[in-house]
Amino acid sequence: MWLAALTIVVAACLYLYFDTHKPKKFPPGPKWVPILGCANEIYKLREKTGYLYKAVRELSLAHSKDGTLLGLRIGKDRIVMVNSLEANKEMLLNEDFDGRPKGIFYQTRTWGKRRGVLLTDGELWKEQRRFLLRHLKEFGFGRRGMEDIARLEASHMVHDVFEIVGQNGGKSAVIQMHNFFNVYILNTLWTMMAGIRYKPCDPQMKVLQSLLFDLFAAIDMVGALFSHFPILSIVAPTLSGYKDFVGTHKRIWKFLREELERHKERFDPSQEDRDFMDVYIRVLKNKGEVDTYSEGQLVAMCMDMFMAGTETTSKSMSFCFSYLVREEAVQKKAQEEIDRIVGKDRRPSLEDRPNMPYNEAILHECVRHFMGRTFGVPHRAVRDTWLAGYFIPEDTMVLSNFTNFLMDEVMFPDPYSFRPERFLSEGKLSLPEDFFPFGLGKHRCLGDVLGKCNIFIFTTTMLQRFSFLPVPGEPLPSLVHVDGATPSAAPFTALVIPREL
Ligand code: HEM
Repeated sequence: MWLAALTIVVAACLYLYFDTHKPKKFPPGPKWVPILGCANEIYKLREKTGYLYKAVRELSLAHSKDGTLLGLRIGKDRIVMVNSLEANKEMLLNEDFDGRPKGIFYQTRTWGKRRGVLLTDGELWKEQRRFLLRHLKEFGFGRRGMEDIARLEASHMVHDVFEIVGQNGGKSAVIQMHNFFNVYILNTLWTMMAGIRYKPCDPQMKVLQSLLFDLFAAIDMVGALFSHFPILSIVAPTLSGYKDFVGTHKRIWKFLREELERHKERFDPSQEDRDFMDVYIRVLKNKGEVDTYSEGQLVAMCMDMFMAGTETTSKSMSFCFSYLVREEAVQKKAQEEIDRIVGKDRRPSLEDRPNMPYNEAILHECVRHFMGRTFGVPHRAVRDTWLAGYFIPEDTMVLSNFTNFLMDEVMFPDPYSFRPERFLSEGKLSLPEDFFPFGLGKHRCLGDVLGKCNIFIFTTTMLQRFSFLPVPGEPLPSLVHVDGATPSAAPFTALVIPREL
């Protein structure tokens, strides 16, 4: 009896002792305490600074001599923050880092199995990414049809703004801008995926928006409390966020499943496919659920496209407009170029892009402001490997710290100001070689063409028709952004005035 107790105590002590040991040559970082790792330190710094990226910066300054990498452990998860530009290029282009994290968090979001395209790896990811890209093209993705969809949405947006202005006496209106673009961006994607567009006031759109809001509120780029400490999902499901996480995912699952059922009911094999869901249903009808193809996978892909494609674009745009309201001179230059190249009798199109370097530069500056305040999608080392001279054990989560290079003072002087000119040289667009806000390598963003198309069309169409000014008597839009899984511009309003054309 005594011997058994002693053995348990010794085993526990040994476990706790080894639990604080870092692998040899692991990137520098704070000390690990048993079970927690350095969770407490990160949590406190995040509370103090208000932002995850600031907490990472403070820890990097304190622990990492050259600042290249920062090695952390939160609960069971080893996490490496990749700070420098060179190390990021090395990491993103090395197949040893082509994994996505595994574990309860990544399985629960797709109903117990790893599915989808955003947070998967291996054969499933390769095959489904290829399939998605190939077939979305049939519905315009990366082609002319994509532009038509974006232009249609932009004209709905203009119409809706005129309506608000009309209700307000016809001269101007004060409009909440920070989430104004969400609906229209969502529509461009959902049109291709499921052939559906919603009006902003549509109850289904409201459901979808609130679902996406909850989805993002429940996570951040390094996971959630229950993913680092899985035991909490059983002993403290509410406190650890597990219950809400499951609840939100059940609701989105239901929403997408219902749409899938409607598609299946009206599916006619003799008719041409109308959207991506139809294509996928055809494959399932012809072959059944084989290999990586299943209804669950289709639903997971739809969810991933929402997560990866909507917030990124609409939040980039809200950063853009928060700056445009502050910087009237930038807005005027953009409008001058639009008036000169597009005029007033037609709407901007993608063909105008090469002739509109200033507006094109605005698009890149707005993506820089968005990605420059966040981390990339997490990667995972698929085997023991090395990065920037440090040892990275298999299954370590590895995260690109985009803030470090997109907000770097040397690459982008005065980085927090909005200066499209930084992307221009002798009046032409000139992007730095090392500017990759959409990532690099095999996991590079698959929606960058759509993202850029939407931002260009939406921004130029809005600026062609309206000016966005500070609301008299109210403070300018704040430059202090809101932290989260993806960063948001702080809520702001603009005085929107139709332009005399
Ligand atoms: C301003 C807009 C956008 C930005 C800044 C952006 C940025 C990124 C970044 C940095 C990654 C991670 C790359 C990596 O893991 O190494 C990514 C991945 C991804 N993005 Fe985007 N994105 C945008 C728009 C979109 C859109 C519109 C879609 C969908 C149509 C989309 C779909 C995806 C998907 C599916 C992935 C995962 C790719 C993979 O793992 O193979 N993104 N994006």
